[in-house]
Amino acid sequence: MSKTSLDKSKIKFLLLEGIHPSAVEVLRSAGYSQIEALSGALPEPELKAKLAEVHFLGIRSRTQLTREVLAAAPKLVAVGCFCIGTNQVDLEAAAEQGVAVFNAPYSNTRSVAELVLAEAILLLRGVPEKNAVAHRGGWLKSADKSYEIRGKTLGIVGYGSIGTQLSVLAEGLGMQVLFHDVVAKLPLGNARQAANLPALLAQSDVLSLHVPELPSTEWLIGAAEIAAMKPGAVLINASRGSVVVIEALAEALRSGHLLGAAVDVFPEEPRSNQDTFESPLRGLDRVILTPHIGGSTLEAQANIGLEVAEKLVKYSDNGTSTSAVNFPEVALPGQRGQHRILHVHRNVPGVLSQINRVFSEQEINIAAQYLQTRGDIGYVVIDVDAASSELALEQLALVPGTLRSRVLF
Ligand SMILES: NC(=O)c1ccc[n+]([C@@H]2O[C@H](COP(=O)([O-])OP(=O)(O)OC[C@H]3O[C@@H](n4cnc5c(N)ncnc54)[C@H](O)[C@@H]3O)[C@@H](O)[C@H]2O)c1
Ligand SMILES: O=C(O)[C@H](O)COP(=O)(O)O
Repeated sequence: MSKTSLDKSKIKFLLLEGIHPSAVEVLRSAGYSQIEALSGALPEPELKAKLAEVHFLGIRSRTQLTREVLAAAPKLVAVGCFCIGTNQVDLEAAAEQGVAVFNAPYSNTRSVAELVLAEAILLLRGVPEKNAVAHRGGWLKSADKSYEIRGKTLGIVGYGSIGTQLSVLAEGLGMQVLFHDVVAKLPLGNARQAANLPALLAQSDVLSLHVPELPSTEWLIGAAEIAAMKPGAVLINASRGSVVVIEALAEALRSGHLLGAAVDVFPEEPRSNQDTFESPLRGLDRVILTPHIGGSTLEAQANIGLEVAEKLVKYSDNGTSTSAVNFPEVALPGQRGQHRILHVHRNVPGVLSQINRVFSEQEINIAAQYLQTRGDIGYVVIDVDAASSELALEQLALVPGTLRSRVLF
């Protein structure tokens, strides 16, 4: 057997941020034993130190994988984001390092939609304030500014996986649904796409945000947008903390322009449950504050654990990169007795011909070859006879433009 393929017992997994044990079960049953699972995120120096030896990393939304942090991970093969968002990872830097990044795009969407709908009901009834007053010994029995959700207009910004589920659930409760998205979307049920964001703001009784963190969504909802909302409307943000100017929201709540708000995500979030949460929204009775738990249900977390761990196992075991978010996607069959060379390279003219020249010059027979490119990255997978894999890998590593190569058997 070739000495170049890493034995499973030597492959190290580091799982951070309390990833569900279902992930560990998947990894163990696939034959991996070196799995370190920690309940929180790590401070950057500690993270860098650990990453020196890690092959596969599992994170959630908290861990920031910057270019600098990734540079401290020379052995890293893939990252699993055990969540939807991948904004915490410098995806370009990861790809340039030949590191594939995976996520779980659907498993927690229902959990978010359910939470938002519950919050919409509570906010329109003024429950957060009545609850806070009762906790202080007061009694706010009144129908003033308390409304049914039936017949109200829900405005959804971002009509993707979560926005569409919310749309269907809200219609079930008799809401009218309007949405705004940067792309034309098929409206579900009786939902309608608003002409633009200002039109949505002007008509919504409940405005709920479901956009990803992107340069174009940063501070999407600021003072001007909040001022353009209907007086007495409520705002719900379970997307990302960078989408809403939090001081502007606090001001609109203090002035009474907005009836209430529910916020799950913040520009600055504590690293762990031991750290203090600071926000201008603290102490405002008409706000529901939740600690980024939109996707934190046992059902969602168990499913995410399975889904992402399976993607990491497939990529580790046979090179399949289907559904990677930064990397060419290749669905591969089993190796059928051969050794499999995986070669990640810069997608520039001439690399593939140089790779093939290696095989012809060294007289190595290619049993199968798969190629896919994505942006600046090329991923070629070549099945060869067992006896030739060590030589092939050695030679391929010398091809200019090579980012990473490994062999599987
Ligand atoms: N609070 C939580 O725990 C939690 C849980 C899951 C997801 N999230 C966040 O919710 C986000 C949305 O999740 P999803 O699964 O629905 O994503 P998605 O990618 O399926 O949908 C996002 C939608 O937003 C649209 N969009 C992008 N930019 C926009 C803009 N400027 N204006 C209007 N629409 C725009 C896209 O076209 C897309 O339709 C995630 O990216 C994540 O950040 C938070
Ligand atoms: O992107 C997501 O799926 C959510 O923000 C959930 O993140 P979490 O796994 O850190 O709760």
